[in-house]
Amino acid sequence: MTAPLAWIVDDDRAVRLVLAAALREAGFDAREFGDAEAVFAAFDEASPDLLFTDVRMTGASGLKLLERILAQWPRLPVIVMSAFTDVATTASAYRLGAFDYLPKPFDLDQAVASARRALAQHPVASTAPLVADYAEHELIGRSAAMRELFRAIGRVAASGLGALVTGETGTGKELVARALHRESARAAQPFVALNTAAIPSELLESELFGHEAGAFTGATRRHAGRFEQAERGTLFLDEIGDMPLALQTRLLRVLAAGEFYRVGGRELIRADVRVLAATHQDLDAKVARGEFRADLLHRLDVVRLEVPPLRARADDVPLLAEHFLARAVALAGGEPKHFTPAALGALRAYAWPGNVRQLENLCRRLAVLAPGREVGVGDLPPAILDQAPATGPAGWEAALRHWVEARLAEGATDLRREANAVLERVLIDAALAAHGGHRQNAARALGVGRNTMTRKLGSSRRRSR
Ligand SMILES: Nc1ncnc2c1ncn2[C@@H]1O[C@H](COP(=O)(O)OP(=O)(O)OP(=O)(O)O)[C@@H](O)[C@H]1O
Repeated sequence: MTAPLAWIVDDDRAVRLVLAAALREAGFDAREFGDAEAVFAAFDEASPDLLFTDVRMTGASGLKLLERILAQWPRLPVIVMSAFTDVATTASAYRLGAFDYLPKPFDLDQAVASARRALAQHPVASTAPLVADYAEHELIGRSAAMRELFRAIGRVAASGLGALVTGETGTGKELVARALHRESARAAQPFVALNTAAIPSELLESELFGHEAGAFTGATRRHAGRFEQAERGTLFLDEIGDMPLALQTRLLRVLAAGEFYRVGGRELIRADVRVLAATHQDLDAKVARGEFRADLLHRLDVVRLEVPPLRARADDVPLLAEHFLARAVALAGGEPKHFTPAALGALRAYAWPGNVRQLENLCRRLAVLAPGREVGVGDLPPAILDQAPATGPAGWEAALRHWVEARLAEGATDLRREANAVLERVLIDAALAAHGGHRQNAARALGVGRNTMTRKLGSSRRRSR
């Protein structure tokens, strides 16, 4: 068996030497790099099983390196080393997806132990640039928002309680429901999904509860409904907000009593089914308008899991994009393709109104249509480029985030004051320009008093001088 290969990136030669020696002694192969660019060059011909990197190097900072590396090799365990153990750097490192964080000076045993743990958790060829080794229906994500969701799924799944999964269209609500099922005691039993909106309302009742032969015209045979099919398993009702009121009443009764009749049937059937529901609509508003039963909402809504829109987890975009592209290319049987870093940047900055489904569809198209092995900015549809990066709240947020990350990587402190000053200056300048320099009107547009405006104007002028 070949020894696992660790790469070490640090501009401090002494650190590289002692760490490499300790790793070799522990049975690793080690290769040393003085800067981030050398690492990228080397990635073209080889790939490690894990990577140690410093975060304050000359050239590309370690955090930038981490971001770039994980965009391309999302499964590579990266151990970040830093003499600056401020919370912001540590948090950024973990948020970007670092496996571990070692404050310098570190104990060599500690570093070796961390390397061993990394290998134990990533036993496969972790640096394959994202092959389709995710199980079908696996929820992919490493952003803070998704990790929070994974934790919630873990807690809720075991409880066996019903849950309402909310989120915009295409965010992955069905995958969340599947994960809840997979992690529950019912995992060996069926997972049955029904999209309430996709079935004509007159057929919905029999679809859910089944029917007896002769129950209605065309019902020639007995039919088991989704409740029966899901017996001892999980029934996922998608787009629950579109369920007609009469059926809501019936569903509520079934949930309360745990039993039901097939349409046209006399036999009472027990339902041992965990019901999960999903909606992209505001059910509380529907209740207020009398379109959804409050008591049904309460019953479904024992636990609520909110799936964040893709624009709120831009960190997941490169990972998902590479995953979908690799999968689509594999299905089409072509040569592997990758996004260039600039293309990934543009995808990150886009607002994705259709969320993950839209990204997945785009990757399917690119797998077939993009001519080269590298999918660049020029291959992306104009709508995506138009939005990157400065327009729309998402573009603005993305730009702000980049700025914050860059300042954090530079070791900034007191960032909030710095950001607030910039925000205020931009607001005031733009409002004054839009109102021809008229302070009172500009103040009204911003929703601040005129005195506040004058004061802010003074301080922002002073600061920008
Ligand atoms: N985190 C994720 N990782 C991998 N694939 C995902 C993820 N989220 C969504 N997808 C994929 O995106 C597509 C849409 O997901 P899904 O059907 O679960 O969304 P939804 O929120 O239920 O959509 P709708 O509201 O339209 O029913 C699916 O093909 C799904 O596999």
